[in-house]
Amino acid sequence: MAVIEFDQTKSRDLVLIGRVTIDFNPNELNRTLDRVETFSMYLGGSPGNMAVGVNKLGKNVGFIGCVSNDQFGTFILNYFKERKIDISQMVRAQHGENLGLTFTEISSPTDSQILMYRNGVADLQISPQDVSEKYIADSKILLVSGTALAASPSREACLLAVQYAKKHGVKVIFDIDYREYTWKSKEELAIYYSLLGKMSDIIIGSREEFNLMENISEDSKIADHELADTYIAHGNQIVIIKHGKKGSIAYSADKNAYKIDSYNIKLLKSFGGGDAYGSAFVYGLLEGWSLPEALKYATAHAAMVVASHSCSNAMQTAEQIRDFIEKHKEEQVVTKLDWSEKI
Ligand SMILES: Nc1ncnc2c1ncn2[C@@H]1O[C@H](COP(=O)(O)OP(=O)(O)OP(=O)(O)O)[C@@H](O)[C@H]1O
Ligand SMILES: O=C(O)C[C@@H](O)[C@H](O)C(=O)CO
Repeated sequence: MAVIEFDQTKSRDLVLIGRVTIDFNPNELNRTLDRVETFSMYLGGSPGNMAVGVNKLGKNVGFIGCVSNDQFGTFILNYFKERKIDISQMVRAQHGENLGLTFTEISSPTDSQILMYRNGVADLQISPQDVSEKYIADSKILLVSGTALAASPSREACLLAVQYAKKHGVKVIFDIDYREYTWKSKEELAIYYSLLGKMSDIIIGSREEFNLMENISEDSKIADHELADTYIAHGNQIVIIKHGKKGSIAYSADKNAYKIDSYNIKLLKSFGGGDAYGSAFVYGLLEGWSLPEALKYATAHAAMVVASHSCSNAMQTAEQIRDFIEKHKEEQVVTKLDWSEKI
């Protein structure tokens, strides 16, 4: 049974608002960044990666965002254009703001880190004037990246996009997507995260991100299912709480809870899994699948991308994910939990 019903009269499957940036991933592995000699350049930024992921899965995707008015911005626009991701709602920064750059470090077979250059970034310049009511109204899903709430005018652009979505029956996914470099204070962040979390239909985030949203400490006794209860009471239909290697839990408003484990693969880098997970999950929802089926695709896609060198270029087709699941069919990755069970 489909978990979420979409308005099938809407022509676009997904519109995302947030950052598209560039990742420079090291070609020399298992060493710290100071010892790397060469990097490969890829499109990056969590919502940018997800746009690529959902497009690769055959869905109709548009992006609302701001890129630099230079060759890096051109790289992004061309990358999207070549894949038919709609760039009609993308603008160029007017005052010399830079594209966000991320240098990544793959320091060992189990550890990787990201180093972000985000001073004066173009993506936070997207403004309410750049958000078209008609464009949002024509989409089945609006996905908002939490990092886009970090500063004005991007913050107001997101809030306006969500208002339009709610007015026109567009489902809102809030990907908390915390990136520490961008925020001024934890108090400010909690205000905007919780505001969005009360307006969305689906929330996806790590337990650390939920703690930030609730402004509670890491050793808080509040259990995952209590967080899910809170956000379901505010109208969310699905709440997904990720626990890194321990897996994740998905709670639905009809009081079902599922534990999602990871597939066994040889990890290459630890970032990008969340974007692949999100892309395949959105695909499953759009296909009208049950929650466990969508979650199985999500975790398989995540495994495939964390085993690859890039995030965006490594996004997979539905057939490739199906083959992966078939090859790993002895691994049971989605199990039903009691509502208050812990992982
Ligand atoms: N070592 C691993 N092996 C297999 N799958 C993994 C591994 N690490 C992560 N994943 C998959 O990637 C998913 C997302 O990872 P994680 O919880 O790190 O998300 P995230 O922090 O949002 O990632 P991102 O770096 O994309 O923002 C996990 O739920 C899991 O399915
Ligand atoms: O999300 C970012 O801005 C950095 C990414 O580009 C990087 O690929 C990553 O962390 C994926 O989520």
